[in-house]
Amino acid sequence: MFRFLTAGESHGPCLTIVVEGLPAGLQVEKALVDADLRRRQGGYGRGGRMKIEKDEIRFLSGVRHGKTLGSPITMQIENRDWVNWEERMNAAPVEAEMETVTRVRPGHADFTGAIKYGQDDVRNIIERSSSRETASRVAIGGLCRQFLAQFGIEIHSHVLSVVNIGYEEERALTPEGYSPEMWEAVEASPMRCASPELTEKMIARILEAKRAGDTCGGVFEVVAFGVPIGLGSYSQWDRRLSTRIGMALMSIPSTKGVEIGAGFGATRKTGSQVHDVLRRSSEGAWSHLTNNAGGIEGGISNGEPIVARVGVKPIPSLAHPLPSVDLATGENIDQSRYERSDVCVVPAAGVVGEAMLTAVLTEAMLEKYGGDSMEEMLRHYRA
Ligand SMILES: Cc1cc2nc3c(=O)[nH]c(=O)nc-3n(C[C@H](O)[C@H](O)[C@H](O)COP(=O)(O)O)c2cc1C
Ligand SMILES: C=C(O[C@@H]1CC(C(=O)O)=C[C@@H](OP(=O)(O)O)[C@H]1O)C(=O)O
Repeated sequence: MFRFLTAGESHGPCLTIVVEGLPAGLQVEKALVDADLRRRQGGYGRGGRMKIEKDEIRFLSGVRHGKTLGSPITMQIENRDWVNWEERMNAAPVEAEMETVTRVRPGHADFTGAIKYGQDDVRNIIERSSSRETASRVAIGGLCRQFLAQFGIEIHSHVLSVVNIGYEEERALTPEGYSPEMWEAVEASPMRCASPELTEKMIARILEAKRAGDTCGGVFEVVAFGVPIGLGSYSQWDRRLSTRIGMALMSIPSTKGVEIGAGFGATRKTGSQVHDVLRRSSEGAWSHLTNNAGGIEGGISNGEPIVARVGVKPIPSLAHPLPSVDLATGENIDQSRYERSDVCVVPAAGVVGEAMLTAVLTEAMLEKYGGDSMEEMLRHYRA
């Protein structure tokens, strides 16, 4: 069984990640995981914290001489900001009086978390609800990406829109809609958007929001190529690949919607315009003329690229804060608290989306082909 857990507060000493179930003998490079962590830290619109952090993993268990052992893998990511929070975030009681946070930010977990956990100091909520945690997910994704590469599976993401700036034409979901050059352009764009014109416009829109003390959301797309036919199942609701991808992507903080393939767009068309015609080549290879299903039919991968789009709401911490309530006094107030913040994280959320998709596909591949060592699993896969 493949599973993982993450732990750590945003301003605690470190993030800790435990991954279990990857087969023994998988070659894993720390540098490749670190490269993904760097990609998550980037993107135009990120705030001051990203200038402090230089995320990299340290393996604490489960890997020896560059290969997995089949035992639980533990990774650690240092929080460089910890030195500035050592007293405020100490596990031991401290003498000094600490500032308490009581003016909750609309849209964050401040209000719901404080009520649920019965906390007077919202700091106790902010620390774990912070998307600092998504660095851990990307570290997991960095391992899973190396596992999936053994089976020729590749995962990418790109930004489709920020607020009202985005592609006007519907993009083709078939493999022809994507190319190595397109992904190179995405990686070179500070918005992780293949179009230089849109990149420029998105940056201008974020700058405009920032100047107004406001924030931006948007939509990213995540795509997996090379996924074999037959992952997932319709046999139970929770075995559907679409269910599992939907849950994984919805778990990214700020996500408000997930579409698979043509998604809601398909509802505005009729069946003859939507369903993907199946073809078989003389060599016996299966293909579909279109990919409106986003690579999944009946909860099972159909061999086409898996395509999902994710809607990310605007960041809740506003430099010009919205009205709110002070939990200490119960008074309605004109402005909630402002906490140092990102202005737009759609590109970073895309990298987190890649990680979540790699985790789901890793679990589904292990389920179908199984194996305690890579050698055994590759044997099953080739057979
Ligand atoms: C990579 C990333 C960075 C984020 N940075 C911030 C931030 O700096 N300030 C903020 O208020 N929210 C930030 N968020 C969003 C909050 O974490 C998120 O809105 C919060 O967890 C509540 O979202 P939910 O209602 O979707 O769970 C970020 C989200 C992501 C994915
Ligand atoms: C630390 C990260 O994102 C953080 C996510 C976040 C939030 O509220 O979600 C708030 C900010 O934290 P801080 O107040 O320390 O600057 C972001 O920087 C990260 O992505 O690594």
